Amino acid sequence: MNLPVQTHGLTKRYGDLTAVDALSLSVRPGEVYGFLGPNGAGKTTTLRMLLGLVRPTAGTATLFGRPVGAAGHLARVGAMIEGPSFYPYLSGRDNLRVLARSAGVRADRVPAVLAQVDLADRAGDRYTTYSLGMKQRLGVAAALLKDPRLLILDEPTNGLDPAGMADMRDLIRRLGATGCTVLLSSHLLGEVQQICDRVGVVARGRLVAESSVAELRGATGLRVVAEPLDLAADRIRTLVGPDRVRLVDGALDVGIGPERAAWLNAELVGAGLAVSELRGQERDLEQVFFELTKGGLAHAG
Ligand SMILES: Nc1ncnc2c1ncn2[C@@H]1O[C@H](COP(=O)(O)OP(=O)(O)OP(=O)(O)O)[C@@H](O)[C@H]1O
Repeated sequence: MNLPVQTHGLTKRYGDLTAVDALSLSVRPGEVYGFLGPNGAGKTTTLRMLLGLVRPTAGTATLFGRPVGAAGHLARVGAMIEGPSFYPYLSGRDNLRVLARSAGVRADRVPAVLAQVDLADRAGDRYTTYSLGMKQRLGVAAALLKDPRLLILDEPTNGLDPAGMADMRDLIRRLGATGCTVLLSSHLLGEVQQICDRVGVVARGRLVAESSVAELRGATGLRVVAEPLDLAADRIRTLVGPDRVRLVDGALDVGIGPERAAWLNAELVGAGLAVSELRGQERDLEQVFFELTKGGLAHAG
């Protein structure tokens, strides 16, 4: 199958600095893929290599099976990288008309993409009067002119206020729901967590994880609160082994899978203990990313 994006050993060196280090990632059809990493991790360089704007030092990249640089490799690929540039004194609509003409796109795409990004009402206003969020959405509109099957967005929520971020998230979700594959980069864990199907985590140019958000988080055990707690701890140690029980903040962390929750509950109740809480524990995603990237991820606003 020709995946929307596939890279093998993609590498970019600038002198002694390896900005992107043997990156192998794959983006599947129809998914919203979050490319997540701290500032300077190599996200923009990677996206620029996918678009043929930066030449890789080593490795390969294909979009829908076409090697970067081959004829038609950007057919039906839309991109917004490092802030869109528009004519400040033209309206949003006229800016898009100029771009449509130079890209050989039919003029009737302009009202269609303006509606898609919720800018139809303000389309006649000059670009300079737009809020940052509107400017970013106009950038997405420009990327949509080609009616892309793959949309590549570099930090689409960067610099936006919370309302602007929410609008951008809605827009990306809507685009994802239409079947368009979206690859977006972000240094904001919260953003990626809310809108992406899968994430690739990059740190110092290397892909350190690639999976669904749920898989990354994983389930690590059960949290149990019961009265009396010390008797519950003794009972559980006997049942599952002493190494698997830890007392944390007035609760017991038990290192067994959530599928054994009902069994454990029955055992504790059968032993005359009052169980007030028993639930599966998920790892804290912040912690997961901190460990993967050794710090440096920012919080969502
Ligand atoms: N043209 C260049 N020449 C030299 N070094 C570069 C060049 N472009 C990028 N770099 C370096 O490569 C590394 C990765 O940069 P890149 O912009 O890809 O990271 P990023 O993850 O997109 O971060 P940010 O979110 O800050 O843009 C950085 O150390 C950067 O300084």
